[in-house]
Amino acid sequence: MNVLVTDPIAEPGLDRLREAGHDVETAYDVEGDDLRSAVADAGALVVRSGTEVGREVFEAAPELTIVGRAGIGVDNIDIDAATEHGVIVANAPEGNVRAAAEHTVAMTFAAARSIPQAHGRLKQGEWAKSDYLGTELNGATLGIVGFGRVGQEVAKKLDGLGMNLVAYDPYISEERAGRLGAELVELDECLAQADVLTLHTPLTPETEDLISSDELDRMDGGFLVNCARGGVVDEDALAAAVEAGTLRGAAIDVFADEPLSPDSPLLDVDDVVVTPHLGASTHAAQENVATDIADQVLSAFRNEPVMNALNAPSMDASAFPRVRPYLDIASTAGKIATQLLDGRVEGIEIRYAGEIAEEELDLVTASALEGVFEPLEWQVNAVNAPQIADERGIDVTESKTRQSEDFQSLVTVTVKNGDQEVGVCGTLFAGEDPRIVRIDGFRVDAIPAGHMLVARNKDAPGVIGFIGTVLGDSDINIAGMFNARGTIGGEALTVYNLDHAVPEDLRERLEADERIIGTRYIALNGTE
Ligand SMILES: NC(=O)c1ccc[n+]([C@@H]2O[C@H](COP(=O)([O-])OP(=O)(O)OC[C@H]3O[C@@H](n4cnc5c(N)ncnc54)[C@H](O)[C@@H]3O)[C@@H](O)[C@H]2O)c1
Ligand SMILES: O=C(O)[C@H](O)COP(=O)(O)O
Repeated sequence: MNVLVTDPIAEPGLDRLREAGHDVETAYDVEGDDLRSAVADAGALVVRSGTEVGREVFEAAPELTIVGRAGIGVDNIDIDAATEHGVIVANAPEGNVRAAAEHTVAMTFAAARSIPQAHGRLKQGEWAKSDYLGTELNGATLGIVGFGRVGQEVAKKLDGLGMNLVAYDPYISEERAGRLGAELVELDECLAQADVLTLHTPLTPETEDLISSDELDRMDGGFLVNCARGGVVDEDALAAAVEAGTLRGAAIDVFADEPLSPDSPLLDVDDVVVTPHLGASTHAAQENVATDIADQVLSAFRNEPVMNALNAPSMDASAFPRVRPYLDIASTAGKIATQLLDGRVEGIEIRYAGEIAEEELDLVTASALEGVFEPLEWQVNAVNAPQIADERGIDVTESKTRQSEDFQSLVTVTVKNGDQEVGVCGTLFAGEDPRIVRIDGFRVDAIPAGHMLVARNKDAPGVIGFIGTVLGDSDINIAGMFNARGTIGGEALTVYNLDHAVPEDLRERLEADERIIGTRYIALNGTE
């Protein structure tokens, strides 16, 4: 597969991809048409924050399976567009947390002790000792906005330096904050108490301009540190607040537009310390995120769960071997069910029974949906299948029960509309042989692979012989067959595993016989 890398990634990550046999192309600073043409044959795109991955990129990338973000923030990636195009977006949320927290601590000191300003003047030969009287962090209050991985790591480090901690994060519990010695407060309270306010939220519509002039006014002469995302702070308001002395200073690593324009008002204010988005720039962090994302790209290429996928179901790697065979079973059951339903699919029910019900099954459900939608020729995969169901108003329900009549584990996919309902059940025999064991209420035993013909017929002498003769006349060999019937002389259902595809005219010939109620040809995995 081709992997396109458009921001600098540490070599060990690239090596891991190459060693797995993939072609890695690096093309830094590409955008617009250049990016679209570079990505045209890429199976994976690996980026940091420097590449804008918008909808037009997905439209230009028919082979793309995954966009891997070697780092945390994914605000540069249009995740909705990725999902619509069936592309996984994954990040590496752990590997640079310590680096980001350390940089935050460094920036806090830089602002509180005016280190860059004093350094600059001394380098120019000026001994400006009496101009700098710093703020001691010991005993001061740190306000943390966004108490996730980085926020918590910063809390640990600055708690160790004797700061009092308050935190604002509407999505975490008081107990979690308390365990790290922080008091969870509302934003207003956090602003009022903070001698140093440090930001650690993602950039989302909710956090954009979260800190603007009103909020800065409430800070009462403290410092603001932003090593999260630029758009969280209104930069004009920040520059004005520091200029006016409402804030004593600020230390900023991230900007609404990067690279920062030389015209930014932040550069004109002496008490604003800036670094060019260096939070994650340590050797250790870069190696961590590069190898983490390479592993996830490899998982995506192998069709395995992608650990930090943001728009696709994932699962614990240790559980995957137990669940893996059911992905195919669910997809096949879905494919068969949808082709036996007359009219449009309005509802889908996926039922898990027996041991399988104890597993994490989002991935299997997505696979069942993919199977249902595939014959309808929608551009579908397990990434976008749940969204497609939602957009088309198809009601999806999932249920689990530990009870399973005759099988260790059973997956049933039922598709329905106002007129009809068709359920198909699959299982694993001896833990490894997939089987379809029920179709539309008939007990069967069919191998779910290759060319299948499902015939509904009257239970009458000679029907099976007739179907065999018609297939034989067209040189279509029957590899396996299972006939199931309800009552004697009632309706029967026969499943054939065949060596070749069944042409339309052959089905017409079969259906012309009054004993045949209907036939469906279904091509499953392994057909040529
Ligand atoms: N400067 C750098 O190089 C650098 C390095 C690493 C991370 N980052 C950035 O730091 C930020 C935090 O990363 P993380 O790994 O801690 O993320 P995280 O997801 O672990 O934590 C983010 C926290 O923000 C909280 N949050 C969300 N919306 C909020 C709101 N409206 N108000 C308050 N809190 C809110 C969430 O509940 C969560 O606890 C991200 O923006 C990331 O991109 C920057
Ligand atoms: O979100 C992140 O991981 C950091 O902001 C680092 O971004 P970078 O990889 O572009 O340095």
